[in-house]
Amino acid sequence: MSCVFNNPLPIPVLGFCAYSGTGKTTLLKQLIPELNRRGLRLAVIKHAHHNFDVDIPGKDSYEMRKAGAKQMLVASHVRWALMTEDALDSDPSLPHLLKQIEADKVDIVLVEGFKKLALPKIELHRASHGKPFIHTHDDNIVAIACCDETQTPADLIRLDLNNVGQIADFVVQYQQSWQAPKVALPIDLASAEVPQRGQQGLSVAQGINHILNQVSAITTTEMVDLDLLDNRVLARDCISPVNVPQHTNSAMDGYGFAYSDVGAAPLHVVAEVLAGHGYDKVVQPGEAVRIMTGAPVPQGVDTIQPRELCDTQDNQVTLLDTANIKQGQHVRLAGEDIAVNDVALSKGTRLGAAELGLLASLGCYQAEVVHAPTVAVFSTGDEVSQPGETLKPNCIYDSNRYTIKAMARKLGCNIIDLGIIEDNETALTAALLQASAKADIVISSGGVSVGNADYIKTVLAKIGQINFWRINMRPGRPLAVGQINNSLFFGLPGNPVAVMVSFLQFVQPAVRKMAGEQSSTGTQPWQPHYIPAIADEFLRSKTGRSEFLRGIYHIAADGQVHVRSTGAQGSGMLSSMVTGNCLIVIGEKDDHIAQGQSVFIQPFAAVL
Ligand SMILES: Nc1nc2c(c(=O)[nH]1)N[C@H]1C(S)=C(S)[C@@H](COP(=O)(O)OP(=O)(O)OC[C@H]3O[C@@H](n4cnc5c(N)ncnc54)[C@H](O)[C@@H]3O)O[C@H]1N2
Ligand code: MOO
Repeated sequence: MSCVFNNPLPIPVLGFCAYSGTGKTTLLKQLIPELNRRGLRLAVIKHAHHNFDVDIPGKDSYEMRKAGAKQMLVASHVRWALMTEDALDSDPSLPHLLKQIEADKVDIVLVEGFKKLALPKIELHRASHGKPFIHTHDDNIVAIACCDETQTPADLIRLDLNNVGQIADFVVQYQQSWQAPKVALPIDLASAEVPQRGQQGLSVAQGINHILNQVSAITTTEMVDLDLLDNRVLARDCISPVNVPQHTNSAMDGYGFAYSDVGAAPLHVVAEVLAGHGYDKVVQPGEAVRIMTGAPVPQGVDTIQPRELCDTQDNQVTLLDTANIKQGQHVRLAGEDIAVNDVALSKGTRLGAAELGLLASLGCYQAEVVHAPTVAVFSTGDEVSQPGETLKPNCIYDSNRYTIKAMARKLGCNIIDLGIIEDNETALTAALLQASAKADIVISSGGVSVGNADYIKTVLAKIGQINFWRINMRPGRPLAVGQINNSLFFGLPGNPVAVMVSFLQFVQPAVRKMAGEQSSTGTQPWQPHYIPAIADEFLRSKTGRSEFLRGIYHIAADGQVHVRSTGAQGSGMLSSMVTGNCLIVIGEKDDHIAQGQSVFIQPFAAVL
């Protein structure tokens, strides 16, 4: 049986396995020069069973290590070696050893030993040796190198153990055709299966896809003034009416001249060109202009030298540091940012600070944007009370309406607040019908789980087509999604953290699609974006469901993003969303993330 192996490198790792005495090392010693001749740069890792040493007693490095240095790195201009005292009880970890390889310096790692690991291997077999096959119980054998008399299965690539050139050709071909395994995202919209009719639980990806299939983008548009465009979505491509910058100009305060004059005698300064002004003559050989940042570059000038690298006396300028002057330096060409008639911003772009600045730089005073979605929000439940009022016994304040409204506003929605609707069929029916007449999306929280005593399910069944789902996730297991008249309805679970997590996963992509957002990232514009982080602690989950832990990420001293959980993860504990700055997303396949392992996070920044 083989043990799990994950290659941490962006290059292939190929093992050579055989029973001892088959001639592994002899083959590798012949193979390495053959591979070098074929242009392959190699790293080799060899597993040694005994207490080996590579250093020599009496050498400084040996003595310092023996004196107690846990790691000893000895280096010269031709090679360096790192020796680490590990004293492990078991085999060293191959992924850990692989991480020591400089993957940009080699094309493939050949591994001798580590027979039990599930890494791709060439089996070496010598019939005369009388040992059993390895491929019969190891699925990771990619080829067998053996002698004439050996019988091998037809589907296994057969190589001649005595033909090193042939084995080298195989290794080269393996290296060239190797592709790094695709990163497995915890929630992958592209590979989610279509749910079966009557399927009990849906994966998060199935739920998102199902919702997105029901959503179409709003088609009505309006012209909006520049100052009110923040967070709106462009309804059509914005074509640039001008070149940006409009004219070729200087990026520095300094002197402008023709590059061919570099190294000539001091140049005669014929004019000063200020931003907003011009010099309408042609600068002649031997001449220069004093020029300010943003000022138009006159004809005859193709290079600018900053004033601190010039020496001026009267009307003469001497260029300093001439060896480092490059033709065209510090000249911003007309249209180098955006050329006239270029698509400056594409349809479906959500406008933010940078986009507004860009529109302004084109001279656009208005833009045509999609009508913002209107979201109606209400809460239900006998125990739910209005903040500001005295809290009755056994009641709680309504927090969900406020988190939902805030998240929807951040996504640029208009809000209709329907308040807390009492558990009364007539009141609920009237409120929902009224909301659906005005809103594109209606969102409630609470009352979607099993065994609930309120009226929401009865009412929804009468006035809409609503599916009550169980999503394989935590928090946020119950979720109701459907239509009331022409509005999309979301019944989010009551628990305050579940509300926020469900909103982020399901409501957010629906709102974005409805608002007309389009992404330039290709076929799956709604795929959640993840950032890999290193787990600073053991994180528990359960296979078969996606876990959304509240986490705190930071950039650690090693320059990498690290994450830890906020602590207690109860789905009623809103403080975890306040303390946290991200969700740690553990997919359905994992039941835990070990300390030090990589895990994906979704930072809150964009929506909370
Ligand atoms: N037998 C089962 N019980 C529960 C299940 C289940 O599968 N079987 N699922 C649990 C999960 S998971 C969740 S989440 C909740 C969701 O239930 P509901 O959506 O029906 O929500 P409620 O029962 O109405 O409320 C749950 C919880 O949230 C509080 N809440 C409700 N509204 C608000 C609000 N506007 N602001 C703040 N807090 C609110 C409410 O007081 C409850 O504590 O069901 C589990 N049970
Ligand atoms: O959705 Mo519930 O909050 O998972 O417990």
